[in-house]
Amino acid sequence: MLVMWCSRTALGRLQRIAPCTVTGFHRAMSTLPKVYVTRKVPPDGLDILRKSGQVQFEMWDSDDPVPRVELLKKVKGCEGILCVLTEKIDAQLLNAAGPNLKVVSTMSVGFDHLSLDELKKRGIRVGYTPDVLTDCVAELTVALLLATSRRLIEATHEAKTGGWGTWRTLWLCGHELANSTVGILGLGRIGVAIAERLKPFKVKKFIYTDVAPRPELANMIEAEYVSLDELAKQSDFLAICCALTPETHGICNWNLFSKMKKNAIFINTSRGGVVNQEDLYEALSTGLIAGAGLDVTTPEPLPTHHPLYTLKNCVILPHIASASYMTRNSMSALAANNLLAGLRGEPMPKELKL
Ligand SMILES: O=C(O)[C@H](O)CO
Repeated sequence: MLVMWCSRTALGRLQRIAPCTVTGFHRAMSTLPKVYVTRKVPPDGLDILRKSGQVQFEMWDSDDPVPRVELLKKVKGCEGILCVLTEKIDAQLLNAAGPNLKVVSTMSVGFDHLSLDELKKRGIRVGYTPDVLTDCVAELTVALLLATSRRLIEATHEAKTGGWGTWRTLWLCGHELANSTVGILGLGRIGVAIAERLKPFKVKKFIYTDVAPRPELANMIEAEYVSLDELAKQSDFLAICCALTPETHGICNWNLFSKMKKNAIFINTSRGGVVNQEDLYEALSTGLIAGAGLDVTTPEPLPTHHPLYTLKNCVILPHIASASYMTRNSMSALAANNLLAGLRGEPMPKELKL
């Protein structure tokens, strides 16, 4: 049994869209844990919450983020929050929610929007959505790598705008994967999945760096552990796959770019915060490296006047690595199941160890 109240931004006011009329509703409802869902989540997750009969939930029924002021009001007294990566779950929000809050479930594999210390201090459990998006993110990373290295966006633009003259010997030449060295910064499930997809392109060697060697994963793709310096020096293609943490914040900076090869292609599908964008702009505009493909930036959305957009050798996507219908539905289902399990006091399918 549940009730859903949805907030519609366009109307600017709350609307009750699905009142439950089951007998005994009010009595039963009062005992169900209150949950706030911060965004219109894909149908699979929504169905799970609806059919569970375990929670009364209210959802911000919009594709745009709930305004912070509204969010702070809405979480008051909640036992659970299902959020996405645009919501900062910090001390202010946790204080606003109050002592009933038991579970935060984020529909994302990344958790840099969550203040883990604050959550831990309050004994709040955290669910997240690894694994279900690995294939989709790896696929997009490969697509972005090829689009960047083979200059596909530039090429279609030339074709459409009359730049396509006669066949020319070096026009729109790029860099190929065959016989290349591919570096991975932060080897996890996604890094392995990217390497597995790139291998058939006849990559010569995979190298990686991380806080420590990860032999069990590295063996799957025969990748060699190297220092960050060596990763920069040896990689023809460098894929950034690490989580954004205080240690990785701005790790891709001038120091790194200046050690990279002139033909190197830099690809980031992790978080914008790992990159110093001013340094990347310098590296790209001065030909220090050959190109960059970014699915993530700081901020998001990246303002349309940002200098990176002026560079032909920079391909920018609007954070779509996990954007397939199947994956987004799986993410929402996992987020819903994490939330419900956490509220029952059971192990979550995917719980972040704090
Ligand atoms: O953290 C995540 O889940 C991705 O960045 C979006 O799917």
